[in-house]
Amino acid sequence: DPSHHEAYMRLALEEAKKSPPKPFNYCVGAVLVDETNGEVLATGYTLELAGNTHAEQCALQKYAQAHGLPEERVGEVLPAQTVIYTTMEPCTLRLSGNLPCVDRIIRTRVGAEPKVKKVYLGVKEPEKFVGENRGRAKLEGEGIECIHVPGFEEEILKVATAGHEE
Ligand SMILES: Nc1nc(=O)c(N)c(NC[C@H](O)[C@H](O)[C@H](O)COP(=O)(O)O)[nH]1
Ligand SMILES: [Zn+2]
Repeated sequence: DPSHHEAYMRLALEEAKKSPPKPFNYCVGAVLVDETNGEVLATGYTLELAGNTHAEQCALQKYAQAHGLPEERVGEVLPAQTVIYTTMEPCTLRLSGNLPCVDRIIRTRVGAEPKVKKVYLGVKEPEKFVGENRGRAKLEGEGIECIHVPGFEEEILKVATAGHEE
């Protein structure tokens, strides 16, 4: 039901609006959802948590911490049908050199399957900082479906680049 996807992407966009605008990254919002029952597991926005954190990273870290675990072990407690809605596609390379979100999503794997099964994204990453983001190919290669939720592109990019020079 596409209207559900739009509701979750709208929620992710509301989260992105909370992010402090910066010139060298994007203001992004993310929502972790249990697709079996529609429950929102966690939300996140760029720089929400201490350190140079990304939206997807914050959502994963908050859910892990709510279960007494560090972010790298979040796969142990995520529901089997977890999906993530993110206003901008997960990064595969970061100027800071921090672990990209594609890798954080892939490492939710427990056994054969990643726990995050699908990534719903509002826009592809512009090629401003790191050239073409080939994250979707990497995720699909790991069996993680990437689905574009259309209709929010203009608003997402306006929020994402709020801190950039005109
Ligand atoms: N999907 C996504 N979620 C975010 O929360 C965020 N900030 C970006 N931004 C991607 C951009 O490529 C990196 O922000 C720059 O490459 C700078 O890298 P750092 O963020 O300093 O590690 N992308
Ligand atoms: Zn990222």
